[in-house]
Amino acid sequence: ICNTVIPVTDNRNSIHYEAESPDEVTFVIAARELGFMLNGKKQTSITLHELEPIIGSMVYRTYKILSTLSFSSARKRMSVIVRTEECQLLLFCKGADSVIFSRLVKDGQTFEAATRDHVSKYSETGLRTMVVAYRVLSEQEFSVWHDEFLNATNIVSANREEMLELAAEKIERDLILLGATAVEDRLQKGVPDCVDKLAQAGIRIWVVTGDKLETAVNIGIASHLLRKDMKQIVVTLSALDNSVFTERDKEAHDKACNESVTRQLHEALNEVTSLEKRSISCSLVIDGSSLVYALSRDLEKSFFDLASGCASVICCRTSPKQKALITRLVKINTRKTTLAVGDGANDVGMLQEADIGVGISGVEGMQAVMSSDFAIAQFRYLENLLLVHGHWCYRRVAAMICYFFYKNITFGFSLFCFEVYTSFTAQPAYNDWYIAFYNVVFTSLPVIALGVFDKDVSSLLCLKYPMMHQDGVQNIFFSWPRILGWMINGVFSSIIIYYFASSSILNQAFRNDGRVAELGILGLTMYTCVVWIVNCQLALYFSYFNWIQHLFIWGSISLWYVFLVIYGFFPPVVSTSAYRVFLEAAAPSAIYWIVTVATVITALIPYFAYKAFQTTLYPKYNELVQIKQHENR
Ligand SMILES: Nc1ncnc2c1ncn2[C@@H]1O[C@H](COP(=O)(O)OP(=O)(O)OP(=O)(O)O)[C@@H](O)[C@H]1O
Ligand SMILES: [Mg+2]
Repeated sequence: ICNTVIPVTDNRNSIHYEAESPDEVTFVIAARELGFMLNGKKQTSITLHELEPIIGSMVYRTYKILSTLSFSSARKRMSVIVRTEECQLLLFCKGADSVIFSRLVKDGQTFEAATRDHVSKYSETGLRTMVVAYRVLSEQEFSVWHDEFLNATNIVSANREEMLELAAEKIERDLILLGATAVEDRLQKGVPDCVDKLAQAGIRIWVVTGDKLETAVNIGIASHLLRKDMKQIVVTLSALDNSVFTERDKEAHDKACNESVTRQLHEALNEVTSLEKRSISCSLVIDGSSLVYALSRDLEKSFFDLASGCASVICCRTSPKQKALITRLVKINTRKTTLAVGDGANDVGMLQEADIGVGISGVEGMQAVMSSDFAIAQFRYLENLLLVHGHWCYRRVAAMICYFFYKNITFGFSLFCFEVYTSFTAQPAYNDWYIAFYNVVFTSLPVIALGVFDKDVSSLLCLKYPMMHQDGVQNIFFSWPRILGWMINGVFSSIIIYYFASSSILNQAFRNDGRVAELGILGLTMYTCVVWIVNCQLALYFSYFNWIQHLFIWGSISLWYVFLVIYGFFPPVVSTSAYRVFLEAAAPSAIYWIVTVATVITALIPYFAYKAFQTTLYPKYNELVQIKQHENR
C-alpha cells in the first residue's frame, strides 16, 4: 500500500487508478483470487477511510510459498509457486508484457487483446507496466520439477545460471492471463536539462533500456532526447506475425526475422541519407528482438552506420548482454571514449564494457555502483562530473604530465651540458644530495598543487559554456605538439642555465681575493637556477592561485636555501663539495645573485612570449572564456 499510483487489475480486466490525494492508496490485487469490488461498482480511487471496512470484512487467506524463481533481466520475469489453503498448487508469474504474452496457453488468452490495449495505453503515458499470469500445477509435475530446480540451485559450476534458466523455462509456460499493472517511474530531477547540456557539449547520447518501446519513447521525449522536429525511425519485429510459425519452425522464424530486420535497416539507412541532405535530423528507436539480429556479424555494420547517422538512439527491451554488446559496438567502431551510466544490476555488463562506467546509487541496489568507476547519487550530477570536474581534471593531468617532462629535462639536460664540458668524464655537476632531493623536496609540492587545485575557469562558466568539454574530446591539452613544446622548453632552459652560469662564473675572479670559482660553486649556481626556473615556470602556468599554491612554490624555493645552509654545516666528510659553500662563497658574492636573476628571466622568456602571442592571436576556447570571466569581474 502506498500513495502514488493505483494500478489495480480487476477481474481479468485492467483498470488504471490514479491517486489524487495522499490518503488515497495503492492496492494491487490479483482480483480473481480476492474478488475486490467497492459497493458493487468499479471505483477510480479509494480512500483509506473507505478501505478500512473492506479490509475488515475481507477474508484473509494464507498462501505457502514453495519456491521462488527470482527475477532476471534476461528472462524479464519472476514467479512464485504457492500452495493455497485448499492444497492447490499455483504458479504466479509477473513480468514484461512481451514475455508473458508469448507464454500463454490457448485458453488463457481470453483477455489478451484487452490487456494489450491497456498495457500500450499505460506505456504511452510513460508508466512502467507489468503483466501478471498464473497457472495451476499438479503435485506430480511440481515434485519432478522441484527436484530439478533444487539440483540447479545447488550446483556449483559455471553453467548454474543456464540450468536455472532452463528449469524456469520448463515451468513458466502455459500461463493464464490475469491482467496488468502499471507504476509511475518518474524521471529524476534535472534529467532533461542535463541531457541538453551534454548534447551541447558535443556528447552523443544513446539510451539503452530494458523498458517497453512506448515507455522508452515517452521517456525519450520527456528527457529532450527525442524532439518534435526529428524524424523518428522505428525498427521493430512486432509487426511480424509469429503465429504462422510453430515451435518447430525456429529456423524459418529466424530467417524471416533476419530478413525483416535487414530490410528495415537498409530502408532506414536510405531514408536517413536522404533526410541528411535536407538537414532534417532523425532518431532511431530499435527493440531488443530486432537487436538480436542487428547485432549479428552481418548486420552490425549497417546498424552502426544507421545509428551513427541519427541524432538520438533509443534501444529498448534490451537484455543486460545486449547493453554490453551495444557499448562494445560503439567503442570498437568509433574508437572514441565511451561512458555508460546505469543504476541497476542489469547495467553491470555495460558499465564494465564502457571505457568509463558511472553507477547511480539509489533504489535499485548497489550492484551498479560496485562495478563502476565513478558513483553518483543522481543522473543530473553527470553534468558536473563531465563538464566541470572532467574539464578541470583533464587539464590538470595533461599539464602535470607535460610539466613533469619539462622539469626533469631542465634538470637532466643541464647535467648533460656539463658532461659535454668535461668531455664525458662522468664528473657530476651537482652534489649527490642535490640530485636525490630534486624530485622529492624542491619541486614536488608545487606539482601536487597543480594536479589538485589548478582551474582555468570557474565551475559556473564550465556549465555555461559546455563546448569547453570538446577540449578533452579533441585532446587539445595533451597533443604531441604540446608535449614536444614542453620538452623543447626544458632543453632551452637547461642550455641557458649551463651557458649563463659557466660563462659568468668560471672565467673570472669570483672571490674578493681574486680566486676563481671551483666546481662546487658552479654546481650550486646552476642548481639554484634550476630550482628557481622550474618553480617560476609553474607559477607562470597556474591560472588560479590560493595561499596553498603560493606556499608550495615560494616555500620550495626557500627550502633550497635552508637546505644549503644546514647541509653546509655538516662536516666535509658528509657535505663534500657543499661544505659551507653557500654562506662563505656564494651568498656574499654579488655575481651569484645577478646570474640567478638573469638566468631565471631569460629562461622564462620563451614560454612567456609564446603564451602572449598565442592567447592574443589564436586563443583557445577556454582562454576566450577566461577573458570573458575576467571582463565580467
Ligand atoms: N521484479 C520484477 N519482476 C517481474 N518483472 C520485472 C521486474 N522488474 C522488471 N520487470 C520487467 O522486466 C522488464 C525488464 O527489466 P530490466 O530491469 O531489465 O529493465 P528496466 O528496469 O525496465 O529498464 P532499465 O534498463 O532502464 O533499468 C521490465 O520492463 C519489467 O517489465
Ligand atoms: Mg532497471
